[in-house]
Amino acid sequence: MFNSNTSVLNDLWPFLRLSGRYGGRFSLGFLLGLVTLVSSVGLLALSGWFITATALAGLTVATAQVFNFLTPGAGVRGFSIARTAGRYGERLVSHDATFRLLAHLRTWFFEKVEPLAPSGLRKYRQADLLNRLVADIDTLDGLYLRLVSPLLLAVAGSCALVILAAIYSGSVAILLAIILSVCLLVLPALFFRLGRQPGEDLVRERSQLRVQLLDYVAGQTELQLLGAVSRYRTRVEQAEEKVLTTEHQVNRVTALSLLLITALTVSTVTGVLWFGARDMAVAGLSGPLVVMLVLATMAAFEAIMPLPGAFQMLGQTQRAASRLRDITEQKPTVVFPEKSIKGVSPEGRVKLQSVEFSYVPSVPVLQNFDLTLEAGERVALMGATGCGKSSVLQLLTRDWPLGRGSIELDGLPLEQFCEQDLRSRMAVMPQRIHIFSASLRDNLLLACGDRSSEVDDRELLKILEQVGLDHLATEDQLLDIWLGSAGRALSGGEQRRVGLARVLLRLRDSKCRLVLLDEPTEGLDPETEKKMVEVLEQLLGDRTLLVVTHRHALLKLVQRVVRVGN
Ligand SMILES: Nc1ncnc2c1ncn2[C@@H]1O[C@H](COP(=O)(O)OP(=O)(O)OP(=O)(O)O)[C@@H](O)[C@H]1O
Repeated sequence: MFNSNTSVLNDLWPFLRLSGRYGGRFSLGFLLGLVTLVSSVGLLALSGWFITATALAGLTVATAQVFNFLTPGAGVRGFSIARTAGRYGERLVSHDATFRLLAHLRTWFFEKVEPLAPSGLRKYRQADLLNRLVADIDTLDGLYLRLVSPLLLAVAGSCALVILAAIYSGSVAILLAIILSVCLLVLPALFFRLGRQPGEDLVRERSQLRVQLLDYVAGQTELQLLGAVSRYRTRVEQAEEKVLTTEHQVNRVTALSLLLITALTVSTVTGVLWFGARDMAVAGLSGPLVVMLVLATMAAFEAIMPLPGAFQMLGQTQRAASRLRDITEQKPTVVFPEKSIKGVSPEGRVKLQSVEFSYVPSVPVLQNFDLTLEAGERVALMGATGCGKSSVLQLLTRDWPLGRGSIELDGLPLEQFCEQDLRSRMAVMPQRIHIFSASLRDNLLLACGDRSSEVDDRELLKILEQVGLDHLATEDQLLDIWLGSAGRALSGGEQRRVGLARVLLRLRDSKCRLVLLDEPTEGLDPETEKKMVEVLEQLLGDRTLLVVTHRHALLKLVQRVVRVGN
């Protein structure tokens, strides 16, 4: 039990600490919750006392004439207004704080994930990452709203009820103190135990279902062509079945908690009535006060009621927190300094010496690899499929950490450049071009970074014409045409030309002296390829070029060829 408590705390602590940022709002939410609870108890207790006392006062004319109706009436109105206003304010403030916290958590998580890409994220599937970013962070919204706040309110409500009872009846106060202590100590521990395993399973199984569902939807074309739709659908249905079975278990625990809490409320109220009635006979406690204590107890149990559910959910919350920590506590394999160690002017000189590299230990990709490019030199990397050509470019962009050897740019080790400085010196066209679900304009302008406002539509249209993509800018929509998953689909060749257009836009920056192209004309017909080579020839000027290619047409651009591998 001790171990499981420390692991719960370990997993939740970073998130509790982050919520400290909104401590003021959460404290105000708690205070308003307290006002609501006190008003609820006050309303029910005073109403009970008032109705009973009024009925008793009405038995004789003399007592009816002296009975003060006004003050308790005003109290009932006051409590009911305070309860409504308190509840409204509490919901407003605590939900606002929770949404702010969730937004902050998502940015925080994204900032932690970003430096890990791509090497640190290799073992996670995209759908799994998305699931952590959305569903797991959503699960954490229960941490304050369903756990911390109800627990504090239950403790505060229980203390207040025992103090109120102690003013009028010692025996009722002792009874309440015993039952409420048991509720506060036993119920959370019991329902944490009962809910932990199904809760953890549910988070894991829901994540697996989402991953499989996404695979099933994204791979529909292949599945249909290969006749594997029904096999994949069966896998998705099996994953769904598991989720439903676990949800059933969770619901059974919830039902048990409701049964238990209702039974506890009824027996406590009966106990208060019994001890109150005894005090009426023995200690002269008045009837209206007994009714007041009974109704106050019923109202105070409203604060106890959410506790079993909250602790039942703790397993899910802890599992979600631990899945997030899994990623956020990883150290990035590639770290950039805050600032470049030394300022050197961009020339585009590159030197790789005795480079060793592997993605997976014991499977070397590059061994003792050397390559030198003088400023303005143009070199093609060639070699058999899988020999490591793209890996050379990925080492130059620092997507992956270098194993052994050294890589220098403009005479300085690559590790001494801050990320912004390094990126600004290079124009890169990767092997796979990602088309964002955005307008054609935005898909191009992302190559310009902070300087995108300096590029107007005329210039973009000219670049589109140069790479042979001017047909995309239709007459009615021009550059507003939507691309990506929800827009116009692009052929493989068109996607490569979008990549080339981005490179040409990068070349507007005079600091950009090194051009790295990974199979830039793959998938283009010979005519278009020839045109691309001419455009590149025209725009490269005296910049350094390192191009990975299997195509002979591109060799016109370069001065020498370096072969990778044997
Ligand atoms: N992220 C990765 N994780 C593990 N192995 C990888 C990864 N990326 C590439 N590899 C492997 O490393 C080797 C070199 O890959 P690389 O992409 O550099 O080859 P290439 O010469 O550019 O191939 P191609 O001509 O087919 O593009 C290949 O065997 C490839 O399967």
